[in-house]
Amino acid sequence: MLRIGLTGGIGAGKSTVSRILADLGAVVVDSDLVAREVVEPGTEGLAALVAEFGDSILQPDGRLDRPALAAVAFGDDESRARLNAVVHPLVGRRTTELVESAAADAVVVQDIPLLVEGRMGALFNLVLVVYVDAEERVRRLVELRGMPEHDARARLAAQATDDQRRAAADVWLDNSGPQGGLDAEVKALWEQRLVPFEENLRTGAVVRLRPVLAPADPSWPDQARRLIERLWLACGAGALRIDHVGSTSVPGLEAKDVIDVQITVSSIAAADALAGPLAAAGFPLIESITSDDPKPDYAIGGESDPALWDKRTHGGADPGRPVEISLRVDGWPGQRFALLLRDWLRADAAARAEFLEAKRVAVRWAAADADTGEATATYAAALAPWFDLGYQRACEWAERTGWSPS
Ligand SMILES: CC(C)(COP(=O)(O)OP(=O)(O)OC[C@H]1O[C@@H](n2cnc3c(N)ncnc32)[C@H](O)[C@@H]1O)[C@@H](O)C(=O)NCCC(=O)NCCS
Ligand SMILES: Nc1ncnc2c1ncn2[C@@H]1O[C@H](COP(=O)(O)OP(=O)(O)OP(=O)(O)O)[C@@H](O)[C@H]1O
Repeated sequence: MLRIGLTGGIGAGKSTVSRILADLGAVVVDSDLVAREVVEPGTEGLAALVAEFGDSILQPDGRLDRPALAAVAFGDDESRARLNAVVHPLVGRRTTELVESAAADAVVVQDIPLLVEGRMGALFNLVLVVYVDAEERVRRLVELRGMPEHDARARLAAQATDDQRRAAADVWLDNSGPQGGLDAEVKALWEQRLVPFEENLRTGAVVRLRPVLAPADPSWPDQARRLIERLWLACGAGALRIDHVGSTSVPGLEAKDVIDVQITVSSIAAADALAGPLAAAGFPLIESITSDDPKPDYAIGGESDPALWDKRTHGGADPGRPVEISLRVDGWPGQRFALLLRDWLRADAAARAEFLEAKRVAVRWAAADADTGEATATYAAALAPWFDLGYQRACEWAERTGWSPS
């Protein structure tokens, strides 16, 4: 099951997007609908609301008077916090039931207005944010939905900012254009990313890219941050630290569009214990290097004891975000080198330029290979001499500057 979080400010077009996705075959769980269901007459939820806010939030027929409760809830932060404390746990419980009842191969889209406010992004394989400028949202709510302007503005003020939503977005859907303007984009997202992502997740397949350099993308660190939040959730106390490493962690450096992350663990056994949880989160094991196995030359680097280079490598199931996740043991040379190389390259412009040149040559070598796996091996082998030398130079730099992993 692939779990997608869909969010956006009030009136941005979440229902519009979730309708398109439902038509394409997604199972949609709408938090606003669930929030209504859990306060139907006769529910524990409605009784709890009355206990909290009194009878004045009921209509004469005993149903919830929504405008009356809205006036209280959007009037001040404290009342809204009390409302949320009653309703959100009930919404969470019912949502879990609905999600668990979906088929194993479903793409489940959870429409959650308060996903960012509730810091829920890492619970999902992917977060989609629908965006429309706040003033345009107010206009749509007032003109198309007949919502009083003061109510629309009060709700806007009770929600996250666009910048906070942008930081949480894996996919940003701009709904500023005309009605129907997102249909083609959402359909392409479904066909090219969500459907293959679900299949990869279910079958344990990973996404591989041929070695090609992409211009530096300033959003790489943000993408890495979201990936790392998901990895923390999967690893829990099994990880000691999780860091963005590799070329995409060095600002301004052209790189393969693959986010490298290092998970530091206490032992190789601890790395192996994480194989299951990582695979379930969409990051299956792709390679184990252990001291008993013959090692490819490029894994040995400048270190004399090959056992110290043991690692586990995991890939990612998301066709829209290739990743490489290395699990290494705390304090072993390979673990330290990943952090050291990043910090040295960040600090030394000449080393960065040399490294880029070595990568360009490696890409040219790899271009002759037809198969992606073969091309990746050629690329790594072509870069190995640079890494051997780089290891020594980075160690000298570490000694000179008193570097230690921050
Ligand atoms: C206050 C209530 C009774 C008002 O009902 P009303 O029918 O007018 O609005 P509805 O529930 O359809 O919500 C419409 C939109 O208001 C915004 N909104 C609703 N509740 C909240 C909240 N607690 N904080 C911020 N925005 C909210 C969301 O953008 C939502 O999509 C109702 O919104 C409610 O019970 N809210 C608490 C539950 C909740 O947080 N729901 C949001 C997702 S779980
Ligand atoms: N591209 C668009 N152009 C103009 N109006 C639109 C567009 N997309 C959606 N709308 C209209 O804007 C309003 C809000 O859209 P929608 O109901 O999809 O938003 P929402 O994010 O689900 O809202 P809520 O936060 O209340 O759940 C609706 O009246 C909808 O018909």
